[in-house]
Amino acid sequence: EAPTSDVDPFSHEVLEDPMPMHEELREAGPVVYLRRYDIYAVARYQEVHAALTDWQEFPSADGVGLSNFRYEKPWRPPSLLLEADPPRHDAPRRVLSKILGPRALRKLREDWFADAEVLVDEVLSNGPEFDAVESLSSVFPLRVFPDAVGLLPDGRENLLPYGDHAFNAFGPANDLVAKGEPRVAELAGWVGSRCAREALTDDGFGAAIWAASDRGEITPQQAPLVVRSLLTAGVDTTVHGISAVLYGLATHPEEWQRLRANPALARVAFDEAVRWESPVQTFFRTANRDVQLGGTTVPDGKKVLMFLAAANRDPRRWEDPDRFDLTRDPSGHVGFGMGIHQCVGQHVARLEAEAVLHALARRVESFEVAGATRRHHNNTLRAFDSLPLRMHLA
Ligand code: HEM
Ligand SMILES: CC(C)Cc1ccc(C(=O)O)cc1
Repeated sequence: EAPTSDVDPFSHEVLEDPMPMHEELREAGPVVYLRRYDIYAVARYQEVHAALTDWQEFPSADGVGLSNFRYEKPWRPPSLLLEADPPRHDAPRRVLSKILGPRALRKLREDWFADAEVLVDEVLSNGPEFDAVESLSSVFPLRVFPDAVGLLPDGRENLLPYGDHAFNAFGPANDLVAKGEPRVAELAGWVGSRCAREALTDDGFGAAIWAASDRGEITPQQAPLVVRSLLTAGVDTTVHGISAVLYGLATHPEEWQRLRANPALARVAFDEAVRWESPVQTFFRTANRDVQLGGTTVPDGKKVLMFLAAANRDPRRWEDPDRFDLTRDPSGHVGFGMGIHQCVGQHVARLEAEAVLHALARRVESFEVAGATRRHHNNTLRAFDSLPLRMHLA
């Protein structure tokens, strides 16, 4: 029988510092029954990888949160990618893969690198000390991504709170979800209205999705929901991903020197940060029959909670896992997921981080944390509310 734990992965104590719980779950066994939620947890790399890649036994259509769509009404119409399995998942995925693929982003690279230079110059002109969340990681994505999608200028301040609630909603109906409830209708209404063809410019990711529906690759009914996927998944994740890589570099000055000497390391630095911090900490699958996992039978209909962050620091898979190390090869990390649902926006995220790091590498000789950091609690995301940094200019 699987070992049992009474831990609450979504408590404020755990969200403040999840590492001790990760260690406890990894050591308890390959699969641990969490009594509080009647779910099965996997925290070792091997079992997380297995659950992620075995979409037939562990599908997504019953929801990738605690809520089981077999029995509960989703808070919003299910995503055609995230909350769909093959064959329904296939066409929307194919459409987004092309639009967000590395080749498609080549024309954005020059613009985003220039935008990052402008922002970094602005920030550094205000002095060597600033809050990286307020001045950089929550600013750059919102400067470049809504324009890349083709959003009109008004209302963009709704994107972060909408995403924050969507990521809280993958967890239990706790105080974090309750905090977002009052604005859900307004935020979801605004996001929904931005997915309409007439609300999008004719040259962004949104227009490309609608053009795919003109070609019959997806239907016109599906097009707005595919746009919604970008608005839900594409903002908060990159904000917290950029915070994560700045935190890793600020606390490992020798790695910053390595990056300055070879700016091409910016991409490795971002993937190592996604492994080390795991901005997306957890989400679920649902067993669609009595399924064997790590020597345990997960009964049909039960939720499996995958601890990506714990897998990304599993000593069974990584040497010196707690060290942020740019000489390591971080490929194979599960911070972007794995398998057929692996993050389709990962190249967008990498390009945003690369642009910011390149702009900093040219101007900043060294930097460090300049005061108390403050975590932002979310049922799914690992994030900062405040990350004060002190820069020493080149
Ligand atoms: C640091 C930034 C990011 C992280 C850590 C991240 C993480 C993830 C993870 C773990 C998954 C897998 C979900 C699953 O298996 O159920 C995923 C899927 C997805 N991501 Fe990302 N993501 C990031 C940025 C983005 C961006 C910028 C976009 C859009 C431009 C995006 C769009 C998506 C979409 C649409 C899916 C669903 C793919 C599918 O189900 O086929 N993500 N992401
Ligand atoms: C880590 C994932 C749960 C992030 C995510 C959120 C939302 C969507 C969507 O399609 O709405 C896709 C991916």
